[in-house]
Amino acid sequence: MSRPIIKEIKYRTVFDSRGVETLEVDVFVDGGFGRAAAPFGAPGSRGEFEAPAYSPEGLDGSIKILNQFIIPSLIGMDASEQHKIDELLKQIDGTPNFERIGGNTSVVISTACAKAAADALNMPLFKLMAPEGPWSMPLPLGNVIGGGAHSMGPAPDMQEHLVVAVGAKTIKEAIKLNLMVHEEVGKLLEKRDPGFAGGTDDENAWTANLDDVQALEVLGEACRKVSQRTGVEIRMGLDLAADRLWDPEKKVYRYWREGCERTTREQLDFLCELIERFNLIYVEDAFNSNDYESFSALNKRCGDRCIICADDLYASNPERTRAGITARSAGAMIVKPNQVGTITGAHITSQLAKENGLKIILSHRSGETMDDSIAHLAVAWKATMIKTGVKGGERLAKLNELIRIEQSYKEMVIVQGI
Ligand SMILES: O=C(O)[C@@H](CO)OP(=O)(O)O
Ligand SMILES: [Mg+2]
Repeated sequence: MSRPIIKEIKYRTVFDSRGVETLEVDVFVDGGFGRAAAPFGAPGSRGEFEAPAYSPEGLDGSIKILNQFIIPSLIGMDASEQHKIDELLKQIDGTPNFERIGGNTSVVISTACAKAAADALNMPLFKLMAPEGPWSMPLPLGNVIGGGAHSMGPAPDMQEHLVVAVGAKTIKEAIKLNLMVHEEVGKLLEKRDPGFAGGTDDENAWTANLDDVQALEVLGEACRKVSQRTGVEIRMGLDLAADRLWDPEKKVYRYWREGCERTTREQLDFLCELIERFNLIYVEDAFNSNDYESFSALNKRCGDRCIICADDLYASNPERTRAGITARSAGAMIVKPNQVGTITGAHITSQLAKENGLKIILSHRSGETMDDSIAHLAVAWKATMIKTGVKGGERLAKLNELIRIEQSYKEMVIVQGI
């Protein structure tokens, strides 16, 4: 088989699910083609330590660098040599965290090259990423009730109230159960609040005039109903995206909707109470992204029964992850390729995490495209879960791709569970 040599690279800007302009790249190789588009975190939710999305001059500045330096250097390279491509992107950038070209710019190139190579070699992307296997199917962690920076108006303070069908045996069943819970929550909200008009947030989670405890009560009722009907256990989780709640001057977490403030100590106690009361299986970004110590304290108190997860704290960055491993700050981490800028970068971080006993969770961004590559990365890197919403075309694009993988590789890719 001939090598997938890069012949041509085309790019354009398209619009993501939030209607924000984003970069899409097409890579043409001998005998193959790959297309990737960049997702985007919400202002106020994007991590302080992740790679900036674009150059300091914005998307236009990134496009200039793409034309002048990146595309000419990539023509003639072998698209299957991921390390070389990603190393070249790092060299062209020349900063520690893609501050010159932007993480979104580099990640679309990195991903489109990988997809083009897989296409030319006639194999699915997950197989190119991990040729020998074993592979595994992640359980989908789905956002059902939203708040924080992803929603408007009076909504819960925490960003995401999540579910995962821990008892599901197949990916299709797991996806279906999350959809059933989503539907059930809509019905419950309609009954409970005459003012509820079916509003949803950036990730198609419901938003409603609730505080976080009320949101968990509604979600818990929906999970119970669906579990009773199907006999499958479904558990709840949270992503607080606590940077947005944190007031660095006053050193408190501000809950606007609930109308209260919590000191770091109170935040810790509050979360431990929620974990007990609602039997939560998952809590992400419970504290601000400079506070390794409080993550560690929560992990020490509740890590045996609840997955304490770092997203903005580690920002998919190997150095920050290493520091967190030393401090035992989390039992799991979120991996978002555009936070670190390349597939190789995301892989290095994932391996580091797994070698040190951390679970990894491949994740979408709140602003998404139809790109389904994170589904393949989750399978290749044996992620415990994939966090990619419940509903909406751009969310289901990843989940439906997992259904296709499950169908084609039944014996080889199985749900491992949590
Ligand atoms: O905080 C998160 O985990 C993500 C995805 O849900 O949000 P954003 O992409 O807005 O940073
Ligand atoms: Mg998060």
